[in-house]
Amino acid sequence: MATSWTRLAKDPFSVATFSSRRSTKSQRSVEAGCAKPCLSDWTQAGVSNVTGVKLLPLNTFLTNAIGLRQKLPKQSSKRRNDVARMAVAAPSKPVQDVDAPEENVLYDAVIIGSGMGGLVTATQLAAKGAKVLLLEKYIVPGGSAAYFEREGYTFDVGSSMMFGFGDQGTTNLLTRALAAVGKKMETIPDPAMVHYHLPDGLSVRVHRDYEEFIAELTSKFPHEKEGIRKFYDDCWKIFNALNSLDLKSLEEPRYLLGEFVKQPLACLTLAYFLPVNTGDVARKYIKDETLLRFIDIEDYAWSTVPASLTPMINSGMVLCDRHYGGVRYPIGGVGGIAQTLADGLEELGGKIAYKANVKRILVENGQASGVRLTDGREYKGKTIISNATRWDTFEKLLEPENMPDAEKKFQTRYRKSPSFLSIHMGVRADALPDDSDVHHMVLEDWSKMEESYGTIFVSMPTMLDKSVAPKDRHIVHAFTPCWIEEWEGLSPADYRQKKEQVADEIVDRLEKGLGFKGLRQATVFREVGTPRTHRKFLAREDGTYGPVPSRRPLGLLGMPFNTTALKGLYCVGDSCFPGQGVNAVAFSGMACAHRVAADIGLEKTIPVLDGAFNKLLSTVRDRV
Ligand SMILES: NC(=O)c1ccc[n+]([C@@H]2O[C@H](COP(=O)([O-])OP(=O)(O)OC[C@H]3O[C@@H](n4cnc5c(N)ncnc54)[C@H](O)[C@@H]3O)[C@@H](O)[C@H]2O)c1
Ligand SMILES: CC(C)=CCC/C(C)=C/C=C/C(C)=C/C=C/C(C)=C/C=C/C=C(C)/C=C/C=C(C)/C=C/C=C(\C)CCC=C(C)C
Repeated sequence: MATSWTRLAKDPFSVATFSSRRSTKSQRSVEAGCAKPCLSDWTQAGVSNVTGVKLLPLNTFLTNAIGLRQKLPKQSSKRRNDVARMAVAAPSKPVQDVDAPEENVLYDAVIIGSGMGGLVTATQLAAKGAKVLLLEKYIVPGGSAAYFEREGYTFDVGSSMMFGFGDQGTTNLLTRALAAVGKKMETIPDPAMVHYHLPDGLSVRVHRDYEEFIAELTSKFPHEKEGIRKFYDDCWKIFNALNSLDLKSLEEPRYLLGEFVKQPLACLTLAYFLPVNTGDVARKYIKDETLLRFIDIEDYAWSTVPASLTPMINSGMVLCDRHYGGVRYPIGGVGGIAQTLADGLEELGGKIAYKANVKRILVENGQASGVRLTDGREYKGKTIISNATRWDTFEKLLEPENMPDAEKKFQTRYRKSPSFLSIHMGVRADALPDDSDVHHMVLEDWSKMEESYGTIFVSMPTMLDKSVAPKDRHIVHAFTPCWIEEWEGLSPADYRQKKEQVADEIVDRLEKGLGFKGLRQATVFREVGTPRTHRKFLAREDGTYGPVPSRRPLGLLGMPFNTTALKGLYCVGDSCFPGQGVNAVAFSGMACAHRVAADIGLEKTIPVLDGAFNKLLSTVRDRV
């Protein structure tokens, strides 16, 4: 695919060459079966960004400077040279983007973070004509859905399972987000969403074809034929309702009323399911305890909580989009989505600044009015939109003592989900069956599903797209939930040793669970990330995957929307309605852009109704 994204990913000087020397050493060490440096060595070395270059050996520092220089988007070669010179000349100071956005401009929206939530908000607003500035702390866009390169591999930082890429209906939010900036990506359909390898030899493949999946599941639980059909039929009711609406902000009454008039049945269906949890629906139709556990893992696979804590609306989206046509892999890797959106944003006149670490949200007269970066630069906006988690936004970017009551309430209702241990492997292709599924989940003991390292998730994107690895190699990305506490307080040597030990144990389990005998032997590249890595590079408190309910929720009803109690401040991303997932945060981005556009006069609204409706909405939701 000849997009600028694939060229970027293949650029030999791109950011991943940062550690190409390290990787060569890593490869030798893997072959020798010993500990090796990895992503999180940066964390170990205390190198937070280029500010810390004085801590690095000169050769590494120069490689970094070149890598950064090549990665800054759309710069003239003079400017790139300037950046590299600045980096070399003043290593103890932050390297500033010499083409930095102007400080004395009033933007319509200043957006903190270029995760998929931030990017979709930015592109939607730019497409509506808003003057947008997107500030990203890291050096590439995408956050949890970004990429990194090593030795010819393009690794997806997070999962490689992308929903929302269908070409019909309205729930194909990634397709639509790209189209809003005049872009389209080539994608390959996943033939199966996932292959589950569960206790007592229970093996279930979630075929793309719905009837094939239902037939396979029914063959394992013939006595629950009716219950299975009824449960998944309820999911379809939700999906079909969502897929008929124009998906925008539920905080904007003019739009909401319009949808109720156009699609009353769909809206009433969604209103009915809004406070419902998946576990309750499953228990209504299904009695078999093992099948109920299967429904649990169907949700846990993407929500990291069992069905009793997963909103039914989200299950409707995920458990149907996979059969409807939405689960597809973008050729060249997941990171291409963010890069393509970022290109589109710039083409529409929006600005993105990388290495722009927001330290403070500025408040004037009780209203968010701008941001200050760690290097002192300040940017003003009519609206400020945070794509950082709510914990980071309200405890770090704002003074925690000024935390609004609504946020205190959020923190009692929702807690941080665990983070992940991620093992990115390059594996000799002859060691894996050619017809393996792309995604697998391995669980040996039901009672351990939610424990650290209990469930192993595996994605092998090269089963679909060989362009992301060197010839005759596969990517095997194994990841498993775990908590940051287990990785704190270790010496650098202990930290490395623990990573390798835990990774070896996971690989051994995969050899058994997936029948991939010799996986460890066939691994020619391996790099392990921990919750500390996620905290560091994704700027997410404790490396969390996102918020999960701390007690039984009322479905999605308690999940905050995009506006906040601080005037002018909006949140977007997975700590907003409807939660985790690229397609979910894409919805959050579209909703946020719609609400912001209405507030700055770029979208029609009914001001009298607006205030009253939102007051009523927050009163109802406060009581949930
Ligand atoms: N298969 C999938 O659906 C899949 C795959 C990968 C990721 N994901 C999802 O993506 C979701 C996360 O998306 P998101 O949009 O909420 O956010 P994100 O965490 O991915 O991105 C947030 C961005 O904000 C930046 N940032 C944070 N604090 C900052 C600061 N102070 N200054 C400047 N930049 C700052 C970070 O560097 C990051 O790039 C997760 O829920 C995860 O489930 C899903
Ligand atoms: C008044 C009011 C408020 C209301 C009324 C009623 C109505 C109208 C309503 C409406 C609603 C709506 C619109 C809603 C919406 C929703 C949505 C969009 C949702 C979405 C969702 C999504 C999701 C959740 C997704 C997710 C995904 C994910 C997370 C994924 C992940 C993955 C992974 C992790 C991977 C795995 C792997 C393996 C297994 C290997």
